[in-house]
Amino acid sequence: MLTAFWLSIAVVSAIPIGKFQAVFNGAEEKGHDEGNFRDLKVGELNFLHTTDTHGWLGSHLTQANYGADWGDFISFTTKFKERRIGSNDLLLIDTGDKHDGNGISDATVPNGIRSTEIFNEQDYDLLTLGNHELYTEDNTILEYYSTVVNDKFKGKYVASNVEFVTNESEIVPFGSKYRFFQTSNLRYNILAFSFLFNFQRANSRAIVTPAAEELQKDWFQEVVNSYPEEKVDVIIVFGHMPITDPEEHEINKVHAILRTYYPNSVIQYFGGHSHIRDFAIFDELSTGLQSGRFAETVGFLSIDNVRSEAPRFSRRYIDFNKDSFAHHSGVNFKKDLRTERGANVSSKIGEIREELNLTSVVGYVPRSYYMDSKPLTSKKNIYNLLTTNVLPLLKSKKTNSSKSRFILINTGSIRYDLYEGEFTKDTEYIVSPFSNDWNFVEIPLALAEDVAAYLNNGAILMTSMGPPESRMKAELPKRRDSCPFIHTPGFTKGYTTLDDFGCKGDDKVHNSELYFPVPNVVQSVELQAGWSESVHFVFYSFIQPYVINALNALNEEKKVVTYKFSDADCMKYGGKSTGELLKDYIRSLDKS
Ligand SMILES: Nc1ccn([C@@H]2O[C@H](COP(=O)(O)O)[C@@H](O)[C@H]2O)c(=O)n1
Ligand SMILES: [Zn+2]
Ligand SMILES: [Zn+2]
Repeated sequence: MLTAFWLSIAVVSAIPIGKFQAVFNGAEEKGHDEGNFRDLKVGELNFLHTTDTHGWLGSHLTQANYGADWGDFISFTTKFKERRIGSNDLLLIDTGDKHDGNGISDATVPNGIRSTEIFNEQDYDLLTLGNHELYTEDNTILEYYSTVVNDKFKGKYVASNVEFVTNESEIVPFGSKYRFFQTSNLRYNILAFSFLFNFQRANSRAIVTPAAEELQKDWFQEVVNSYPEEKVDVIIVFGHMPITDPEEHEINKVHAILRTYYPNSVIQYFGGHSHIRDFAIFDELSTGLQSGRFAETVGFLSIDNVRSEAPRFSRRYIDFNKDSFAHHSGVNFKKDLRTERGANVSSKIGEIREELNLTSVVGYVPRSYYMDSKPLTSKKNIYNLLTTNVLPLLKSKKTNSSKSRFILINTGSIRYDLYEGEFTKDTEYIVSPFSNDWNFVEIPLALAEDVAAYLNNGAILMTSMGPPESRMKAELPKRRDSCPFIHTPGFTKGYTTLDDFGCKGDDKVHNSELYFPVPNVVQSVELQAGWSESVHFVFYSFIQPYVINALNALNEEKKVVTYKFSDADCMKYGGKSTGELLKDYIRSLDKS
């Protein structure tokens, strides 16, 4: 029954730019630019959106472009509402992923205990979870008890396709299944849903149902019956799901289903997970916004003519800094941005940094290392640094064999560039936050030497191994090449985003960055003189399923061994995490 229904749904894929030009013509071009700012076009219904903050609540201390903290963000939203929104409406939305990426979240036990307090100071109208709230039981339990059932967010925490398993093993929704409400000024009737992408690595305290399957359930039919098209002005679908999804098309499947019940409603999407700035046109009445990562961006979206047949959409990606915040909120001076509540949150962040010792200096990074703005072969590429100088420092806690060794990591385990300057306790979490265990398998060299190439083969879908942006593999180089490459003396480097409205979405014109594709995995190889036929193949436990698959696939082709590889062949290797090894390496530079 389900399958038959499924086959009948036409999957709407990403709309080519220009398809709806008649409707959207000029949507981004109007509006006055001041300096190299591009202004926001405030409309009747306005949104500010964050996503994938990953603990970055204390600003980017080494990057002025993203130099505002969570307190400044709170001041901004307050002032923006007061000075720019007037009798229109503003909704504040977050789409999850709040752990793994910064000391403020990751240096505490349990992870996120202090960052959650700070994050929840923002007055979100709609919020939800990402996959990083579901990797560990601790994260899931914290999210549920600190945020989902928090009175402050009553009804506002929405998770349409995720369930929580209580201490008593009861299965309950991870928040509201949906939210129906009226905006405070223009009284728009809003029906909101939230979907997490089909994440199947959740711990035992959570269950994720694929969005399209969830929409076949009775509760959704009941919602449709209670809130038919005539009773709804705008449907909001916000969730931890990319708005451009060239591989799975999950959001397009959701859109196709919703359109069968709501053919004439405005449907506005807010997405996340792939860490990019993005804006997509779904049809004449529907667009999607995605607001980057790591508190580098506040996404802005407005809809005018909301109740007409030709609503007008406008979007901007606001750099997360006080200049941008002051400019767009319309205060005269940067100092006028501060509110008492925002300032209190900023000082609380300062106290947490102190308590967690995040600014204590471990060493000095002599020059910057980049994930994708330098090629892999460059000495300025971080993966090159890791495979050449850092991973070889790994010492096993379980074996002291002198066998040849391969150490393979997924590139997605590295989360940020490493900047020249002080290497602090925070830097370790920023670059490599995961405490993934090292495992190993003893295998013939003839298999080991082909695993990386197999895992990096473009024909194989390995979407969860590379950095989040690289999930857009085919799209990204096109996107970055399609907008003019800006190189103006005096401008700082930053985003030049191409989206379905064009190249002018960023609130500030920046000098463009180069982009070089990143493979799924990289490795260091140590072949001993007089090497024997069998080697130690070391990898993160997180990627064990992919390594086993690769070994079996390669062996099928090469017929090197007569058995199938399984988890039972993998053993604990032990040793320090990549972040700790990097710290040791940087420390050793001071001594040399
Ligand atoms: N233990 C882990 C967990 C995750 N990763 C990497 O992070 C990616 C997911 O990050 P998002 O912010 O996009 O949700 C995942 O695909 C892995 O690349 C990891 O390396 N180790
Ligand atoms: Zn994320
Ligand atoms: Zn995610």
